[in-house]
Amino acid sequence: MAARIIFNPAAGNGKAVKILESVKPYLRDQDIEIVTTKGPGHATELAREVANEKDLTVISLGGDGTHHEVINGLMPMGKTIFGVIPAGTGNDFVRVLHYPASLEQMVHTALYGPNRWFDLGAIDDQYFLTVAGAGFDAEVAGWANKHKKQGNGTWVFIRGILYNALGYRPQPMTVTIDGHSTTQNTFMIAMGNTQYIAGGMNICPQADPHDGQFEIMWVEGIKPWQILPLLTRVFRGTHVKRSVVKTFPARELTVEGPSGLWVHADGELIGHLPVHVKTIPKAIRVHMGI
Ligand SMILES: Nc1ncnc2c1ncn2[C@@H]1O[C@H](COP(=O)(O)OP(=O)(O)OP(=O)(O)O)[C@@H](O)[C@H]1O
Repeated sequence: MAARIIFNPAAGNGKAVKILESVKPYLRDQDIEIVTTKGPGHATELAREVANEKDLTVISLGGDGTHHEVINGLMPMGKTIFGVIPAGTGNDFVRVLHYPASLEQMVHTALYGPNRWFDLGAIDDQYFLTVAGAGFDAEVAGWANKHKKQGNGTWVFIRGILYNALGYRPQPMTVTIDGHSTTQNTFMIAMGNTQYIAGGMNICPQADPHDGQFEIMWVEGIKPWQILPLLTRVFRGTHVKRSVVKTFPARELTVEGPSGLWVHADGELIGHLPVHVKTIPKAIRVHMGI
């Protein structure tokens, strides 16, 4: 077998089903197996079944939540090569892969493009590809996951931001790096392995999945009326120039705060504060465009 495609029929609010049908003609006469997830968590099992097959390509056909589940089945072996066919709501991981726009060429690149080692983030035994965070972004991630059936793309996240902005109260958080702790009232904190979140928001503009560290983006406890002006800058990544935003690199950190606060990774709610977060340099090979 040259590749296993792990297909989530629920991704993208039904879009994934149509994308698979469009992709099938490009897979003819190739030694490629397509397996379908049956529910949350199944993509991890389907990935784990083949995680020891050296140089096998494993494609996640779904959204960032599916990619998250697949890499959690492939790690920590690092033997397979990962690729994606984006079919989700946010599709933030694929933005850093430089895939061609045409579906046929994208599929070819996902299967046979040059591969490059990517860092991953890890929170306890959970790995993530893109961004993890706590505070307002985790609130919006939870809201968006419940409301994705009501819309696709960035719009569902913008609605989530608007809906949650008025009622959200900043919380004290403490970040500890190399034994040094800093506490501030916090709107949100994001730990970026890659740049994008919520369907194209450039939340961690300096994040680079090949440099062995995160870009941390920490926003102090802003007022509700300050949220929208900041949000309008996030698409271009210029929010980091505002005085309420701190950014800095880190390989490993602990984030503490009120224990009821959710933490998300790749847009999936994975637990509550406190968390210990670290980079796993060169964790997985990924097929990329040029
Ligand atoms: N067969 C299935 N039926 C229902 N849900 C499933 C099935 N297989 C996987 N899932 C769940 O579907 C959820 C949504 O998938 P995914 O996150 O890939 O798509 P999305 O939310 O539309 O996109 P994105 O994460 O890019 O915004 C995941 O949490 C996953 O656990």
